[in-house]
Amino acid sequence: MTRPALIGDIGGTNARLALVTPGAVDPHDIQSLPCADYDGPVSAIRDYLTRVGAIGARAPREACLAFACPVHGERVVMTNNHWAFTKTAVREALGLTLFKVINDFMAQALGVPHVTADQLVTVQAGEAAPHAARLVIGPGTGLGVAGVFPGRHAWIPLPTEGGHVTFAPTDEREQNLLRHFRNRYGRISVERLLCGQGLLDLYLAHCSLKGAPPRYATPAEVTEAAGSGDGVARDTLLRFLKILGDVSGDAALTLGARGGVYLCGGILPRLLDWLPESRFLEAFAAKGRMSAYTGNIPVQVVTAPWTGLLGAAEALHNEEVE
Ligand SMILES: Nc1ncnc2c1ncn2[C@@H]1O[C@H](COP(=O)(O)OP(=O)(O)OP(=O)(O)O)[C@@H](O)[C@H]1O
Repeated sequence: MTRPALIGDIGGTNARLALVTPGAVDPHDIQSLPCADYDGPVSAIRDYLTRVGAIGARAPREACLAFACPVHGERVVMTNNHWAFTKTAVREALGLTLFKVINDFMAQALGVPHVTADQLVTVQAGEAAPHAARLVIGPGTGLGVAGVFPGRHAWIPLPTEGGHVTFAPTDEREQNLLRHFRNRYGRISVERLLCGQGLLDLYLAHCSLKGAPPRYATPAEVTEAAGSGDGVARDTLLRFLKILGDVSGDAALTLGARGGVYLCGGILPRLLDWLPESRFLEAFAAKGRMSAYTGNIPVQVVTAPWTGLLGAAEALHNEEVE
């Protein structure tokens, strides 16, 4: 009997765990466990393995886990929950012979080449250059930006800190927004605006600029209110998508992402109906002399719920990933 390998995509709130046949990327026995219920990855994984019967002769000897925090050191401390561990302790406790720990956005990037066409929604058709880099960009709790490049033997991930580049306004409204945020925070990164909290902050800034009393307190409420015809919430959402278009186009230029742009993360699949109405594509392509270049790059929204697990499975035996 072949032992399955263990893969995981672990965020601040949930640990998504699954098994995979070594060499394959399709996860099975997927379960999402609340991180708050466990004192760390070992107890969560032991519970998971018992639940799915992957114990004894079926206990995994290989694992790749993606975490939503920096992972280069031996000691990993999660940013948004109480988990902290050393890689050696996890490897030994689980009896693993191969153990890889990667960042969760690296997992998103490595998962993108394995997402099937029915889980992609086309925003701009364009023409993909098969040997060029692909850009993976995703507003969620933060703004992840990464590349993935088709190497000769394996997909090569290109992690970046592109969420932290400086916000560049392109019209008067954005000049006013920049002034508003600069008074509060000083320098403004694009992540400050393009994440869940950023959507809410953009809404509050719009209220302040328009002299309207704020009525909503979470990003989801802003989205819902925009759908019910609230003018300020609607302007906020359309502006969020327009700025995402600017930033995605800039990142595509920087990376040379003629292989395609993939919009991922938890927020975009909820805004699919708003994309055509927004100026996302206009902003994505409006790059002066390079407008024909960006205008020809395929842009798609990734709606696959387990992209990070696909990426962890890809990373397990990918020699480009340590
Ligand atoms: N309907 C919505 N509209 C806009 N933003 C939303 C909506 N629902 C949730 N959000 C925001 O999306 C963000 C979470 O994004 P996402 O689902 O990508 O999580 P994540 O960054 O992958 O974290 P984790 O891995 O812990 O789940 C939060 O800031 C949340 O407030």
